[in-house]
Amino acid sequence: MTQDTPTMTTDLTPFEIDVLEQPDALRALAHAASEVGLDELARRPWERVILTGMGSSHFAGIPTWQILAHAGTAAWAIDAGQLLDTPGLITPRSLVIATSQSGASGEIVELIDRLGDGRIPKAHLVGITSDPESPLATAADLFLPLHSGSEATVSTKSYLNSLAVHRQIIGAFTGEHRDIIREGILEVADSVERTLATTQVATLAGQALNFSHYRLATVGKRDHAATALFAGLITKESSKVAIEGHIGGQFRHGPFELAGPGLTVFIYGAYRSDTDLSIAHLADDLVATGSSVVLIGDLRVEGATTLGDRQTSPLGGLATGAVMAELFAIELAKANGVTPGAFAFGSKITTAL
Ligand SMILES: N[C@@H]1[C@@H](O)[C@H](O)[C@@H](COP(=O)(O)O)O[C@@H]1O
Repeated sequence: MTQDTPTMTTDLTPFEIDVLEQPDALRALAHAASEVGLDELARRPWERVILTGMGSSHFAGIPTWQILAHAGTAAWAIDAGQLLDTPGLITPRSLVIATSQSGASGEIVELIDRLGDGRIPKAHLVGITSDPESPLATAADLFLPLHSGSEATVSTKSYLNSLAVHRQIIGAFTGEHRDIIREGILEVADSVERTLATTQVATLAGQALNFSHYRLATVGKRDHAATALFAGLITKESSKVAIEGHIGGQFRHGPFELAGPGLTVFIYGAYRSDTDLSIAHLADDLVATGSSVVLIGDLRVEGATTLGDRQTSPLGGLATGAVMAELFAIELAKANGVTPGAFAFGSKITTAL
């Protein structure tokens, strides 16, 4: 850890400590031995590639799906619950890439059981998980370890490391050199550390809840859809504040009716370099209603708040955006009078179907 990292004190909750450990978790992954077999797997002519998981682990696969689909691969991103409901999607020549921090979420275990006993055709299974003893790691034809270490509650280190493992998968499919990917992950670790050291969002979080009828939403397009959905999920879990995540245009199809004073919209992946102006137009239109708009990136829109920097790499934008979401979640929890990241009803591993 460098001098920039805030000092850990006993006042921090386990969730906050996990948030601060993310740069080192990324470095541990970058320095770990490369998984033999991934490059060879990526070269095989799969009939279908299916990315699955639950919650934030599933969202981490969204950018991979977009890149594979863009490259002409028949690829799906479908959560494991829906995959169990549509087993016909899996064919014997499919590659199923399942991401699960615990490797033991109920839907993942059920999927493994059905693949194992023939209720679902025996496809090739890649398991991305932090626990080498988990059902997913032991059932997978190829186990890709997260190297994210223990995690107390809500996903933090495991989400960022899942994004980084997916970056390695993308690199295998696109034929990039592993050293370049490793360097990229190390650079992202540094930029996550800078983000943690320099970002202050307590005032913004307090303002967002300072209405008798507050509403919160997140929006992200393309790969930043992953961040918008991640932010929506972990904010609910960590702060008990109702917030919904939306993918791009989804926000205009109904949720816009919540616009006006008291609505705060966090827009992830808001970059000046983006030739698609839909995010800028959405921010403009929301500001005009009296809503509060927080842009995560370097895009500036009159009347909105911009937090962040230009995107140095796709993984960098995803990782720093996710860290911003975690910092908002912590401050929203404090403003809401709850312990950041403490589960009220759920638990770290959801096993019930
Ligand atoms: N509350 C957790 C979520 O935070 C997590 O994203 C999801 C997936 O967990 P895993 O990655 O272990 O499969 O499970 C639970 O529902």
